[in-house]
Amino acid sequence: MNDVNSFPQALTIAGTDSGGGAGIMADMKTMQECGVFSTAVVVAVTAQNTIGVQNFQAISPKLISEQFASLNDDFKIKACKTGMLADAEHVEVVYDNLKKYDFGPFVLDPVMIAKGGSQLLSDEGIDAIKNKLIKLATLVTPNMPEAERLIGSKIESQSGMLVAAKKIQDLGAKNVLIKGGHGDSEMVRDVVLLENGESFKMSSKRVHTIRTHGTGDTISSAIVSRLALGDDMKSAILYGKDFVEAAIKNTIQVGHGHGPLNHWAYNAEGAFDEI
Ligand SMILES: Nc1ncnc2c1ncn2[C@@H]1O[C@H](COP(=O)(O)OP(=O)(O)O)[C@@H](O)[C@H]1O
Ligand SMILES: Cc1ncc(COP(=O)(O)O)c(N)n1
Repeated sequence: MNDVNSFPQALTIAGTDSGGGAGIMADMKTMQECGVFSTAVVVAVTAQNTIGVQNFQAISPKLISEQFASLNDDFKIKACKTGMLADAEHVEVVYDNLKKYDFGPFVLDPVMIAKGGSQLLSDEGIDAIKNKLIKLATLVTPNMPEAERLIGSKIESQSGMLVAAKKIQDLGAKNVLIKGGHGDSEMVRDVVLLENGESFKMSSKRVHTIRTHGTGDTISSAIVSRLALGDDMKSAILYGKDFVEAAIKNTIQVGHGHGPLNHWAYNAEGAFDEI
């Protein structure tokens, strides 16, 4: 008999972005381009564009659990990620469901504040991630401000990034990727600490653009996709970096503010030169 679930499937558990550039929309576009079937548990709905987040409302915990159950009843999820989780109550319900179901390796993107400055996770929600959800994470992917918030101190240097990664690993995540997109240095440097103690950095030239909406969602979704396809963690992270770099470099002109990335670019580099 044919295995009805042989096609690779991944899951994003996050908030929507009506502007299409971040959150679940960025996740699903990325997964599509990476060749996996994408599914979604909606935790919150935002009224958002490239200029900012105008409003958001979280979904009831009951309906969130029902979405998890629907997926579990019908799909074979090979890897999953979280993004915007709104507040502590929602972090808790996601934790309970991830404990209940086996959805494969779990990438925790601890989304706290949008590029436009809006807070997408309450302080209590941050504590719930730090004290609870992070313990389930196969990989956690904070940006610099998020990493500083998780360890409770400033990160001043690149060696400081590795020390921070170790502290974050000590919170319970198996693997850690600290993303270095924030700031204005000529080179962008991300630092990775793997479960086996191996560490490495990923450097690239900074693209001077404000069109960086959804960079974190995109790299974590590319990583999840590769994990769903069976890659080991290091290969999946290296792929994610290449994917997001192409998506940032090949700018598309959409919106008046922090514009979205080009999710086609990795598979079609060169095709956007004339646009
Ligand atoms: N201007 C940029 N030029 C090149 N790479 C970038 C730029 N901004 C972010 N990145 C890369 O995008 C990925 C996401 O990083 P970051 O923007 O720090 O995350 P977040 O969206 O969570 O704040 C990282 O791999 C980072 O190095
Ligand atoms: C629903 C949702 N999830 C995540 C982000 C973070 O993305 P960014 O930091 O690029 O604004 C966002 N703005 N909206």
